[in-house]
Amino acid sequence: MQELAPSAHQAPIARPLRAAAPSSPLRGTVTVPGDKSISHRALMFGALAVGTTDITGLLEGEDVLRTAAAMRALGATVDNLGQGHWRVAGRGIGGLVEPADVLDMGNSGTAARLLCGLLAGHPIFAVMTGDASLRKRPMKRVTDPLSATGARFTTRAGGRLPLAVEGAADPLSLDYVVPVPSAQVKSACLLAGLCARGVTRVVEAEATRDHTENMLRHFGAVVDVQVEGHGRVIELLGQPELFAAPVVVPGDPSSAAFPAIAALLVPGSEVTIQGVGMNPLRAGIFLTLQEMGADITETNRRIEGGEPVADLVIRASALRGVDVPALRAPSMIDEYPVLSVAAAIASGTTRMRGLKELRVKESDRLAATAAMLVANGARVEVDGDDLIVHGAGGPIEGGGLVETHMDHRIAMSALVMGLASKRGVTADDAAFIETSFPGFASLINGLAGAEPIAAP
Ligand SMILES: O=C(O)C1=C[C@@H](OP(=O)(O)O)[C@@H](O)[C@H](O)C1
Ligand SMILES: C=C(OP(=O)(O)O)C(=O)O
Repeated sequence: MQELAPSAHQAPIARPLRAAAPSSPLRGTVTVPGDKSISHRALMFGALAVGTTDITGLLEGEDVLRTAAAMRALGATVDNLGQGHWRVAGRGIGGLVEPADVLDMGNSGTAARLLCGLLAGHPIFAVMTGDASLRKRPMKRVTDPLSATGARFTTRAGGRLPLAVEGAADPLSLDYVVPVPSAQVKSACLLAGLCARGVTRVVEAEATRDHTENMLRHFGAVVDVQVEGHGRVIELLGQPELFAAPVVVPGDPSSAAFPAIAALLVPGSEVTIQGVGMNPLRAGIFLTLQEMGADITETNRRIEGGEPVADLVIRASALRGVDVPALRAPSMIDEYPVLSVAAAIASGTTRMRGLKELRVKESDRLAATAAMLVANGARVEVDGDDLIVHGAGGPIEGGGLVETHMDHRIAMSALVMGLASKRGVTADDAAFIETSFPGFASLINGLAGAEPIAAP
């Protein structure tokens, strides 16, 4: 497995990248790396199952490699058999062992929060940390509900990492109404529920990505999901036997959004992205782009590994501003930075509503996105939790230096914007792109048949 440096000791050397303009048209057929959410979960469920789980298409980005390392530290055998092909020999529910050292979750909120759920249900002591970005992010949203299992969490002030957990020997099941739309919080409660006796009930007012529920079923757990209004009531029967099951990871729709929007914005482009996950609780970005007038055709829709998948054909399009309702936010929560780039080049105004959760991502993405656009000549307002972008109706000026704040999605958004600007855009640090989309720059450069993205 790739050697991961401890986050706290990562060399503070920024790796700036610049996207030069104008880019030649993007043309060709590509695949994007595996879905990050599904990849984390596949490794965790593999570690909890009895038997050997084969995973294909796993995202080999730093975030997921942190989860792989944590599963090893907790006693699972995790082997990399080839590109994207991993094998996990699990320990069974309740079988994780006490880690000998601190668990370092790097830049990954998903890894840290889901792991809190796993640890809560095991009678072991563990300490968890992360990089400077993750150590700023709120953990109380999981430690509060998980404490009701009997697990004891101690965190740094403000509920931040590092944290220590003493898991419960006989965890109680939870009945919890998730107060924020968060698949991470929901999943942490369900993972703890695997170790508890009786039924764990989790209620969400707004439906969020359901990969945990789908994978629980895939591994043999009994899960009941009822639709209630815009939300869901999920009930999991505790202490099931999870049986190893092969996982085929689809292409990540959140990653696909970057080459897709680049193709829409660079004149003359036509790109096919094969095998993109189209789970309806993830696909809000494509619906929104189509509402903006994007020429995106879905072909070859199929089910792969229990998830809907399609090939997307994307042609450069003149986009117009739209109103994106708050209710759609959970289905495209990670795509707002790059959607705002499309909005800045569209004609008319785009209002993106209800983006409070963007403030607690790898960076404050509401502030970082607005600053990215302003630095490159776009007109933007933040009104409460809404982001309003007044489109230029053509390429924006560019020429700016974007502060990426250890946030991969800000870095990739800045580079996409550069391709479609008049003067190009520089991202101050592109190193964090490795967390979710290894090979991003070479994929875009391959489509361009040139090197618009390069070190400045
Ligand atoms: O469960 C997951 O895999 C994720 C849930 C979302 O976070 P929240 O649960 O904080 O909304 C999302 O932003 C993140 O990239 C991945
Ligand atoms: C928010 C993200 O991830 P995480 O919460 O896992 O750090 C993301 O990938 O955009």
